[in-house]
This record gives sequence, structure tokens and C-alpha cells, in this order.
Amino acid sequence: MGTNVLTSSSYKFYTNGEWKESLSGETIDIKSPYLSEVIGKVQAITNEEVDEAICSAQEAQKLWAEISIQQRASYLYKWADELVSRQNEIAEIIMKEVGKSYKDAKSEVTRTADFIRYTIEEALHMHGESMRGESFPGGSKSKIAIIERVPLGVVLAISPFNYPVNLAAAKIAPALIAGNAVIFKPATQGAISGTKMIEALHETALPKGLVSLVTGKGSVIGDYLVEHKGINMISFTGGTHTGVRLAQKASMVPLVLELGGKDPGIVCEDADLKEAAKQIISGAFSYSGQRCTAIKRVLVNEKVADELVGLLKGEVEKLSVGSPEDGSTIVPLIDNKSADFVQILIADALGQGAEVVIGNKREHNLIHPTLLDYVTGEMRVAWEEPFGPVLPIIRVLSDEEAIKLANESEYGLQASIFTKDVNRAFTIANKIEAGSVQINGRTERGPDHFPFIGIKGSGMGVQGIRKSIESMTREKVTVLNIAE
Ligand SMILES: NC(=O)C1=CN([C@@H]2O[C@H](COP(=O)(O)OP(=O)(O)OC[C@H]3O[C@@H](n4cnc5c(N)ncnc54)[C@H](OP(=O)(O)O)[C@@H]3O)[C@@H](O)[C@H]2O)C=CC1
Ligand SMILES: O=C(O)[C@H](O)COP(=O)(O)O
Repeated sequence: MGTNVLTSSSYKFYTNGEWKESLSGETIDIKSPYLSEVIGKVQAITNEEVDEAICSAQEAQKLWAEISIQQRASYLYKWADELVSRQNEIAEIIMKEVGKSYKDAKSEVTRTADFIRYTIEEALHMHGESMRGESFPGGSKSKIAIIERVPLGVVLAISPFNYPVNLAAAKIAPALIAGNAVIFKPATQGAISGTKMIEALHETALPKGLVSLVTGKGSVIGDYLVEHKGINMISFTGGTHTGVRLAQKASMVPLVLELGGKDPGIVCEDADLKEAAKQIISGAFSYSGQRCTAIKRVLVNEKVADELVGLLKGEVEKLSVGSPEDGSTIVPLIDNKSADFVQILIADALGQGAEVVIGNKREHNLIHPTLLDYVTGEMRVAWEEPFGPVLPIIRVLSDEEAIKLANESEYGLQASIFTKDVNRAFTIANKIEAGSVQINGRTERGPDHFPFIGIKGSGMGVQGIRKSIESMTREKVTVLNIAE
């Protein structure tokens, strides 16, 4: 850390194997969330440039699907190696661009390299199947179906700001190994990190046109990309509002959507409260709560609520607050608008009788970790995703009430249950409407080969290495009729 890694004030977009400036002549300023300065500009590309990218992707994909998976793997292994060798530079850019601590940014890069390698290995070990007609009444033994997975074509990968490298590569790697081409649209705040990741991919001498980096505001080029007839599959991670809009615009293409969340941490009266408090605070406040999987509300049994609140407060007091350059856990939010939104949720709750346990302090877009007690269902913070460091505590009288409140949410990403009674944990888990339920642990996406699922307003389809590969391929059946 320390040297200035942002060497170019204006970053180019990437298509057909070349780095280009947009003919629009327009760029977008990328302002660091904590440095109060513009750290670079990215191209605002035109619809015609999107067309060119998709056209070259279609061409390149045909040949890419023809070569062997071992050949495709060799490019991706090189990509993983390149990322590792550039980890310090990329981590520093992630830190500056999205305000994530250097340590977390670095582990995002190494996690990405691990992800790519595991994706290759998984794909190498995925095989088709065959079946004979004789199993069905009247069917014949001489009819054999060979069922293989084939690529879908051109995958549109749209990623959010909070994991600008990892969540993008988590789409690009499975798409490529399965034989697809990729149009990658990074979050604008995150596009420089995305550019660096694609520079590493470019170093592998990947065939021209196979991957394009298209930069520009989602509100400007998003619909054009999503509705484009040359796109055969969309993998999107981002907010629920954007995802729902996208689903309405996209027609007749498979979609995987990983969206927002309001993960509850349910604490039963028999829980190990000390451990629960640790897990909840780490789950809620890492990277200032800017994680889809952050614990975003605590539903605690009234009998142990006072004790838990004391323990939670103690854990919050240990959190470091400040600059990502100092390795702080609580860092300035991505922009002022996001901080304003968190502030509105806090003010609404306080106006309706919630009590501040700790926090509710703000310096520009840095919001100190805030615990709110006595939150009720009337308050917005009980239901809305803050994407910031505020954790509401709702006191409940029973497991049934906790389950009811958990399920009344529009979201269904994950939930955590804290109890020493495994039967009780399963009884609750079975009733929770969420993609995943964690028992005695914080909500989180990893390890990355686990299926990662959002239901209701939290998404559609499944990610996770094998599931991502499956989502970017389809089954194809070839039937052999042997002469008898
Ligand atoms: N379930 C999951 O796996 C995850 C979910 N998330 C969710 O993402 C949100 C935070 O990320 P954030 O980046 O702010 O999310 P946004 O929804 O604002 O943006 C996500 C991506 O969508 C793009 N986009 C914006 N408008 C359109 C459009 N009309 N058509 C197509 N694409 C568009 C954005 O581009 P641009 O930046 O240019 O606007 C960005 O690349 C939170 O709600 C969080 O919960 C985050 C991570 C993981
Ligand atoms: O954006 C997010 O929040 C991630 O998908 C969650 O990943 P994590 O649980 O590994 O932080």
C-alpha cells in the first residue's frame, strides 16, 4: 500500500480485445467515498458501442465453444494467477474506489482467484448423462439419449459496487468455462476495479471479443443492454428495485437475480448469548453493513433481550470507525445519498419510540455503528434494507412471533438462528422463508461453492459455483437410434 496505483485519470472500455475511448466523448467521474476527490473517470459508452461489443461476443463465442474445456481452463488459470500477482494494486484500487479496508479488499482479490480455480475444477468434473428408452413403457433399448450441457451464448453480467471484483468474476468465470461469451457491465462506482480485473484477463491473450467491459450509468445503458436481442442470459446482482425493473424488461432469456435482503438474527432464550452477540455484530457491521447478507434486524426473545442488548453494545464498542486506509470496520458509506437514507431510517424509528443504545452519530457519509432498541413493526427500519451500519432490535415473546416477523419481510435471502437446541433450530429453520438459514452463525455467502439463493424480493435462481455453471448452460439431448 502507499504508491499511487491510479495512474490513469481516464480509463478506457474494452471490446474486441482493444481498449477504447468512447465516441460519445463523455466520461463519468468516480469519486472516492472517503478521499473527497475524483480518483478517475470511466467511459460513458454509446448504444452503437454496445452493439459492437455484443456482435463481437457472438462471433467469438462460436469458436470458444468449439475448443476443448482444457483449453478454456488454461486461460482462466492464467487469469487467476494474474489476479494474485496484481493483488496489491487491485486491492488498493478497491479500497479507494468503494472504501473497503485494504485487508478486506485484498482478501476479495484472493477469494476471487480461489473462486476462478474452483470453478475450473468443478466444470472439468461435470459430466452429462445418458438414458435408454427401455425404461419407459413401450420404449426401446436401442434408443439412447445423450444429455450434455451446452453454453447459452452471450451472458450479460451486471454487478454491484460492494464486491466490484469478486461478484463480477463470480459471473464471468462460470460463463467462460462453460463456453459462453460475456458482456460485463460493472457498477459505475466499482468500474475502475472492474477495469483492473479485466486488464488481468486481457493479459491471458483471451480470444478477441469474448469478454467486453461496457461502462456507463445503468440508468442510461442498462435497459438497452437488458433488452438487446444478442443477449442470451442475464446474471444480475444488485438492488431489488433495479432487479425487478430488469426482470420486467428482459424477455425470453434466463435470468439469475441476486438482490437485496433484510436478514434476521433470531435469538432464542436458550442461546449462547455471548457467541450470538459476536456473530450478530460481525454479521451486521462488516464493511459498514454494505453486504446483501448483513444481519439487518435482531429478533430476540424478551426474556434475554436486556442481556443480549448489553452484549451487543459491548461488541459495537470494539468496532473500529474511520478510514479504510486504517483498516476500520466502520467506514464511510459509498456516497452521501446512502448515508442520508440510513439517517432517515434512524430518525423515523426514533420519532416512533425506538431508543438509541449506541451510535447515531454522523460525519459526512461516515455513520457510526448504531444499535436501536424497542423497534416495532410500525417503523421503516424494521422492514427496509439500510445498506449501512444500523441494527434494529425487535423484542419478541415467542419463536412463533419471530418466525412471523421474519417471514413478513418482502425479502428472503438468509436468516440466522441462535439456540443450543438443535431440534428447536430445525423447527424454526424449516418455517423460515429464506434461501439459506444459518444455525449459530452469522449470515454470509461463502464458502463460495455453497448454493447462494435469494427468494421473494431477494432474487430468482441460484448462484454458487456449480449452480452458476448450470445456470449458464442448458441441457441438450442427442438421441442415438441403434439399428436392431
Ligand atoms: N443478493 C446478493 O447477492 C447481493 C445483493 N446486493 C444488493 O445490491 C444493492 C447494492 O448494490 P448497488 O450497486 O447499489 O445496486 P444497484 O441496483 O444500484 O446497481 C447494481 C447494478 O445494476 C446497474 N443498473 C442500474 N440501473 C440499471 C438498469 N436500469 N438496467 C440494468 N442495470 C442497471 C448498476 O449500474 P450503475 O452503477 O451504473 O447504476 C449496477 O451495475 C443492495 O440492495 C444489496 O443488497 C449486493 C450484493 C450481493
Ligand atoms: O454483496 C454481498 O453482500 C455478498 O454477496 C455477500 O458476501 P459475503 O457474505 O461473503 O460478504
